[in-house]
Amino acid sequence: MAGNGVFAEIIDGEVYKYYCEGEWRKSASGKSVAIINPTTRKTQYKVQACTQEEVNKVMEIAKAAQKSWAKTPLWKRAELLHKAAAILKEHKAPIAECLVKEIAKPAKDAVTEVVRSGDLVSYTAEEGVRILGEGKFLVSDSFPGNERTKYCLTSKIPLGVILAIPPFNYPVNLAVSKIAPALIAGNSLVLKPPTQGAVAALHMVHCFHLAGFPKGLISCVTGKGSEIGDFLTMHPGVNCISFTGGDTGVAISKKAGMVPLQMELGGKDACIVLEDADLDLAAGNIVKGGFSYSGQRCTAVKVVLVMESVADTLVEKVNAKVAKLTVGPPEDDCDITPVVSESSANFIEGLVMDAKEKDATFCQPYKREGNLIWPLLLDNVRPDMRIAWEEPFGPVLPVIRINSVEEGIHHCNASNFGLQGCVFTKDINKAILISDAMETGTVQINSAPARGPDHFPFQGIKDSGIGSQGITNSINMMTKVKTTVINLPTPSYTMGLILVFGGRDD
Ligand SMILES: NC(=O)C1=CN([C@@H]2O[C@H](COP(=O)(O)OP(=O)(O)OC[C@H]3O[C@@H](n4cnc5c(N)ncnc54)[C@H](OP(=O)(O)O)[C@@H]3O)[C@@H](O)[C@H]2O)C=CC1
Ligand SMILES: O=C(O)[C@H](O)COP(=O)(O)O
Repeated sequence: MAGNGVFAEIIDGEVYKYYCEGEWRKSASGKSVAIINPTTRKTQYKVQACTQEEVNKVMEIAKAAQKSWAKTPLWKRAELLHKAAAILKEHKAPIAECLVKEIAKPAKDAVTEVVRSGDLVSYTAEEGVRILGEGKFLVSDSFPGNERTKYCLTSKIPLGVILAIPPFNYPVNLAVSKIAPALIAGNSLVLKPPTQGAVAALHMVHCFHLAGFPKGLISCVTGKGSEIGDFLTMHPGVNCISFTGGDTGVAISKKAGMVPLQMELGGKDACIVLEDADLDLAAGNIVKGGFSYSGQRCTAVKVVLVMESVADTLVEKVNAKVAKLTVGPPEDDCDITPVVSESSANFIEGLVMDAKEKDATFCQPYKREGNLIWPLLLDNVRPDMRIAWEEPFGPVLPVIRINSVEEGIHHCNASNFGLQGCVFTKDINKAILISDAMETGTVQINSAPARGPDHFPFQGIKDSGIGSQGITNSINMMTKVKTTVINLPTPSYTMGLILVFGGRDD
C-alpha cells in the first residue's frame, strides 16, 4: 500500500515529506499542498509546500554531490540505475495505486507506466555505458591550410545540476525519462514533480533512495508550480532544464538563463485519412489514439482530417468503437476515467460548447458528471471552431472533412503545434510525401502517434518543443562536448617518417 512498508518513512502523519540530502524531511513552511482525487474530488494526499530556502539548500547540495558523482565509474553508475529499476518494478503496486488515486489513470495502465519506467531506467543505464564510453579523435589536416600537427580528442562531460519538471499525465515515466539520462551522464538531479502525481513521484524517488545513490545526488522538492516554479527555473544553480508540460514551457524558455533546455510541450496531432486507407485500421487507431487515458496524452490524436469520400464510413466505424468504450472509475480499469481536475473538465466543456454553437455534428450526446466526461466525436468541425486548433486534453475528438490531401496538410501545418501526426493510406509513396510535408517532429504511417518505444527520438517543433527526447538523445542532451587538443611540433603520420628523431621514410 502507498505510504506503507518500505515507504513508511516518506510520510509524516498525513503529509508526504520532500527529499533532500538523502533524507525525507518536513518543510519549515509548515504548509502543505492538497492533491485532489479526480474521481472523488476530495483531498487524497498532501505534500510539503517547500520554501525558497529549501530550494536553495537542495541546489547547494546537488552541486556538491555532482562533483564526486562525475568521478564515479560509468559501470558503477549503471549498476545503481539497474538496482533502482528493479526496486521500482518490485514496488509497482503501491506506485500504481497512487497513479490511480492522484491522476485517475486506469488501473492496468498505471501498472504499465511503472514497469515501462523500470525498463526505461535499465535501458538508459546500458545505452549510457555504450555511448558515454566513446569519444572522437580528429586530425587537423582535413581542414584546408592545416598540417597533421593537431590531434583533437573529444569526450562527453556532464552539465552539472539538471532540473526535471514532468507533467501530471506520466508523473513517474516522464520523471525517470529525465532522471536516468541525467544520472548516467554524471549529473545530479533536482525533481519538481507535478502536484497531481507528486505522491507517485515521491514513491519512485524512494526506490532510487533504496538503491543507495549518494546523498544529495537526487532531490525532490514539492509545491505548486505557480509558487515555486519560477524560483526553480531561474535559479542560478541550475545547469539544464528538462521540462514536459503545456504552455508553461514556453514561458519558462523565455525566463530561463543561458542553460540548455529540453522542452516537450503540447500538441494537436493530426490524423490524415486518405481514400485508399484501411478504414478499420484507421478507426481502431483513431479510437486508441484519441481516447486512451481519456485523451490526456500529448501524443493523442487530436484532430482527424478525413477525405470526404470516405468520411461517412470512417465516422461510422469510429462511432461503433466509441460505443464500446467503458466509462467510470480508474479502479475498475475503465477506458474513460475522470479528467485530472475540475478546471480541465471546464476547459474541455468550453471547447464542446463553442463547437455546439457553431453547429458541429455531435455523434454522441455530451455528458459530464463531475470530472468525468463521456467520449465524444464531433463531426463536420470547421476551422472557425476552437476545437479545430486547441488541445482539449480530454475525451473529445474533432473530425474535419477535407477535399484534398493539400487541404489536410495545410490544416496540420497551420497549427502552432508540431509534435506528431499520422497518415493512413496503402500507398507508401504518398505516405512518404505527406510525411515530408507535415511540419511535425514525427509522422507515423498507418498507426496512431506515440512516444514509445522509449529509445526512439521524440521531439516537437514550433510550440511543441525544443530539442529531442528519447533515451539516446536525452543522454546526449544532458552532456557537453569537451575537447583536448594535442599540438605536435611537426606533422605526424601513422606508419610514416619519424622526422623528429631523424628516421628514414622507406
Ligand atoms: N510533449 C510532451 O511530451 C507532453 C506534453 N504535455 C502537455 O502538458 C500539458 C498538460 O500537462 P500539465 O501537467 O497540466 O502541464 P503544465 O504545463 O501545467 O505543468 C507541467 C509541470 O510544470 C509545473 N509548473 C507549473 N507552473 C510552473 C512554473 N511557473 N514554473 C515551473 N514549473 C511549473 C507543474 O507543476 P504543478 O503541477 O505543481 O502546477 C508541472 O509539474 C498539455 O498541454 C500537454 O500537451 C504533457 C505530456 C507530454
Ligand atoms: O506525456 C505524453 O503524453 C507522452 O509523452 C506520450 O507518451 P505515450 O505516447 O507513450 O502515451
